[in-house]
Amino acid sequence: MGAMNQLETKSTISAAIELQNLEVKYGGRPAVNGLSLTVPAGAIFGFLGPNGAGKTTTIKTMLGLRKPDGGSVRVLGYDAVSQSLEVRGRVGYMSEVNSLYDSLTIPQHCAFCRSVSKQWNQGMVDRYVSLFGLPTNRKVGKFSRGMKSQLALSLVLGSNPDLLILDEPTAGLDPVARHQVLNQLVAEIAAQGKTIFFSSHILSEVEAVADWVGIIRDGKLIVCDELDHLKQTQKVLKLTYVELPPAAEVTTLRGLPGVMSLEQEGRSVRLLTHGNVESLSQTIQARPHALRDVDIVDLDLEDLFLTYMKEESNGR
Ligand SMILES: Nc1ncnc2c1ncn2[C@@H]1O[C@H](COP(=O)(O)OP(=O)(O)OP(=O)(O)O)[C@@H](O)[C@H]1O
Repeated sequence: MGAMNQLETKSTISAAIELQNLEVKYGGRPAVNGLSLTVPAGAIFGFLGPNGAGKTTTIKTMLGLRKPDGGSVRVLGYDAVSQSLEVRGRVGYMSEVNSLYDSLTIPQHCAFCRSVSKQWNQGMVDRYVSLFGLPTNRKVGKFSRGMKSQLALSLVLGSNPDLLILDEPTAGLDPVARHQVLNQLVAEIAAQGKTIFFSSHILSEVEAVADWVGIIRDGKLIVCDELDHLKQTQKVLKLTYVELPPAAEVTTLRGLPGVMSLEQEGRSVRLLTHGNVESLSQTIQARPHALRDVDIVDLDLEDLFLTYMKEESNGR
């Protein structure tokens, strides 16, 4: 794709990925079940969900590797089913199971990739190979798992993709390598205004680099939002009453607008709130039951994730 076309793509496409009512089944069992999701162009999007939630299946469908049983998938403006070649030509993909050749060295891998890539950037690969300190004269079969991940990532960057899709890119990497992979790579790609869509179970690293998050469970979307907005609008309000609050009061609290869930332990009540927590707190303090303590607690992404999982298990 020429530079002109790249500019056109960027100026006309506001969503890098758009899933509408996506359904994917394995032998009649839904793995993705009516998933609608929009990933804005230029986002660093963390795709989260417990084991078996449908993340890898969703990613495979985006890449045209699996056909949807219902709904639609558009990637960089192209239909992932009927225009899968266009999609694959513009998307860099790396999974935890990377496809490298044990008998080849790094320069031999580069020669192969260069021959099949439309917009190969050797300088980018060299920079990352050197950043990771990978040996260029050894066969890849002698590399550790982490070194293989680092090479796979360097090669994906060399293909100069408009969208980078990474399925658990830091699985198997030590903390230093994880930091290098995510921080360096995200800074690099984000500075170019490209989009990164990555799945991970390491929520602290997602929190450190992502600006958007989507959480799925049982193939369905639970939440999709800008991370800052999510953290601003979802907080915990901890109340400590002077005396045990009557059951009717607890029921009233549970029903107040902005209260998503409530847990009680004796005189302590913990509310997960949505929206303006300050005004909710004032409403509660104006009620007739005396409070000893009122605390507003920020949630980190791990807290939010665990809370969403709990809410869903309770059949909210
Ligand atoms: N090839 C397959 N054949 C049959 N069922 C499958 C296949 N691949 C995945 N599944 C099922 O589809 C569901 C979603 O799996 P998927 O691998 O997409 O989840 P995931 O969110 O990526 O999980 P993890 O975090 O464990 O990697 C699971 O119930 C899984 O058992």
